[in-house]
Amino acid sequence: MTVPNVDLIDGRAMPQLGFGVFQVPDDGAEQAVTAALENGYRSIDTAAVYQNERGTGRALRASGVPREELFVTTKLWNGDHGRDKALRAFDTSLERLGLDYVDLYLIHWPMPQHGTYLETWRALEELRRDGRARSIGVSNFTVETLRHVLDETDVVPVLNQIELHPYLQQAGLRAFHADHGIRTEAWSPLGQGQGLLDDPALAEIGRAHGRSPAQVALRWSLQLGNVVIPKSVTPSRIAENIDVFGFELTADDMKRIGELDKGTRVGPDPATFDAGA
Ligand SMILES: NC(=O)C1=CN([C@@H]2O[C@H](COP(=O)(O)OP(=O)(O)OC[C@H]3O[C@@H](n4cnc5c(N)ncnc54)[C@H](OP(=O)(O)O)[C@@H]3O)[C@@H](O)[C@H]2O)C=CC1
Ligand SMILES: O=C(O)C(=O)[C@@H](O)[C@H](O)C(=O)CO
Repeated sequence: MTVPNVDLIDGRAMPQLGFGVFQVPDDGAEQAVTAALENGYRSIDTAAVYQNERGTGRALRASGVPREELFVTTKLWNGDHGRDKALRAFDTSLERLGLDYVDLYLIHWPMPQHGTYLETWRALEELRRDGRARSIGVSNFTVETLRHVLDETDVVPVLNQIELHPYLQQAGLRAFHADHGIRTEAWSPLGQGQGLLDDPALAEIGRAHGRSPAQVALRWSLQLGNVVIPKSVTPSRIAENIDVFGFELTADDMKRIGELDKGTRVGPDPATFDAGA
């Protein structure tokens, strides 16, 4: 299975579908990432706070996949805002991963209450200049916090990784990203496997295409142009979730899924989230 790349505003590119490892213990991450790589995933999304950068790194290094074919993302946690802490946190992540560089480094949450994310962003600009973070981006930024970065700093984030699935479609933020050349990356694209995958509309559309509700949810997001990073530790689902490039949802399917938006989150609200600072 080969995943197409999408272009990024900094001239680089990344796979449109990757593999997430939130809530996977370190040893489990080694197994899951190994299975993902065997199934054709090349983009892996971890974070310092997931406490599985070591296991992820072990799997990447043991896989035999050439480094230049991999796309590795990790993220700066909330207690590491500010220039010096950010640079140290990055070094620690790189050491845990056992890599010389990451393909993408993200600020995990803006935590606007603390007023430090611009300073942190400028530290990421330094990491990009010295080549150890090939691309830099953000996660859980709102229009307001993104606008601040665009107005006050030099480098446009290549993407904003946000909660996005059929029950939380984020039309306003997606439009803002599109206006500024920022990619939208969808976290919890399966709604964390909770109620969303029991939705009768996703099941019915899936039946028409011979696909599962999870495949329909991923396909919908891909057809909107998003990057998606589904997580699974189940081998059959790891294979199922990457098998989403051989069918196309119709305009009617897309419209029907568009009507499922409830604005409901499975994760925290970025405007108020303050954990770990
Ligand atoms: N930047 C941020 O703040 C955040 C980033 N993320 C990133 O996004 C990734 C994905 O989001 P995540 O929250 O993990 O949730 P997902 O939406 O990817 O859902 C994962 C859940 O769905 C189940 N599942 C996976 N595939 C299928 C399938 N085909 N059929 C039925 N159930 C399935 C999994 O079970 P099982 O594993 O048991 O198979 C798991 O319980 C994370 O792993 C992380 O990398 C996530 C949250 C926040
Ligand atoms: O998974 C992530 O990347 C997150 O930041 C969140 O899950 C967050 O840590 C959270 O949900 C805490 O309750």
